[in-house]
Amino acid sequence: MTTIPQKTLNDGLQLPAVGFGTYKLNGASGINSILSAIDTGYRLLDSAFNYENEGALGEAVRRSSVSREELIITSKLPGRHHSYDEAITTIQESLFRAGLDYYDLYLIHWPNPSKDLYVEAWQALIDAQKWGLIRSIGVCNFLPEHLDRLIKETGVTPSVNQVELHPYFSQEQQRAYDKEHGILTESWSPLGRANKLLQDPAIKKIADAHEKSIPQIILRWHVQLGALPLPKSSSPKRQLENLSLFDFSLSDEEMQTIGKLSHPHGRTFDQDPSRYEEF
Ligand SMILES: NC(=O)C1=CN([C@@H]2O[C@H](COP(=O)(O)OP(=O)(O)OC[C@H]3O[C@@H](n4cnc5c(N)ncnc54)[C@H](OP(=O)(O)O)[C@@H]3O)[C@@H](O)[C@H]2O)C=CC1
Ligand SMILES: O=C(O)C(=O)[C@@H](O)[C@H](O)C(=O)CO
Repeated sequence: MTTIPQKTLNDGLQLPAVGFGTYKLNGASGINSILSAIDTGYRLLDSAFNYENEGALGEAVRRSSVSREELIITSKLPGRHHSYDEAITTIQESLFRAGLDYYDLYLIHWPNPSKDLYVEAWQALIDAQKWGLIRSIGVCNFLPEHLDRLIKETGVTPSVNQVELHPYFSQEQQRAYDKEHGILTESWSPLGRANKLLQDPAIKKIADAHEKSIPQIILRWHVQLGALPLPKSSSPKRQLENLSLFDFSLSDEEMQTIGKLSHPHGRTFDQDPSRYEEF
């Protein structure tokens, strides 16, 4: 089985350098896909209250021969429950749905700035961590202005910021902010949700030179950037492919070639968190 290097968060929790995305993996087939991911060697599993698969995830964990303690299980607080009391109840409900006693990582899913309740939601995560419901707390889709407020108003810096990140939207400034503040950047849609990125000719050329696939080159690029990719796949074959990243490396020149593919309008679904909100 592939050995995955570890990364250490600002609160000491260790995460494997690649995780497994579970958006759209639901029901019995979702359980099978998540089970196969665990069997393949994934130890970091990324879910959310809004994916409606915390139950499937918990069931896969119970059916797996890997112990609960070896897994890093993530879920996320939806935008409609940012007020303090609702956030606490939702974290509890997330645990009940999964049948777990604790999450390793729990994230605010979107800042939803027009509602202006994300600091209240953050206070709920801080308290839930103190009560032992969550080991590590972080956010998704937070811009520097949102992170500045969390840190200034609560004194607690998130451990993780999970953002859209792939070669067409490389998040150079956000990654620099996160690094400066000791926040680990996780990459969502690291493969651009299998859009035209997977046919990109510049990446294909690099893939051919290494005798690797385009997804492997893209995921290796994430790892070398210092970001933690969360590729989703329903297929055991592609799950293994996406984890097999540690027997080769990209040169500085190859990293730069891929970096140059990024552009300001490169988001897959135009989800700019300063105006896009999810509930
Ligand atoms: N915090 C947030 O706001 C968000 C978080 N996320 C998280 O990030 C995870 C990953 O992002 P997601 O949007 O799912 O997209 P990904 O970039 O991971 O792409 C998933 C798609 O790529 C295909 N795929 C995966 N591996 C390969 C491969 N090796 N070759 C060819 N095709 C492949 C999958 O198909 P198949 O399954 O058939 O293999 C699927 O269609 C999510 O599952 C979720 O956990 C995602 C969006 C937003
Ligand atoms: O997958 C996630 O975490 C999301 O936030 C999704 O809702 C994603 O943004 C999406 O697919 C919206 O169409």
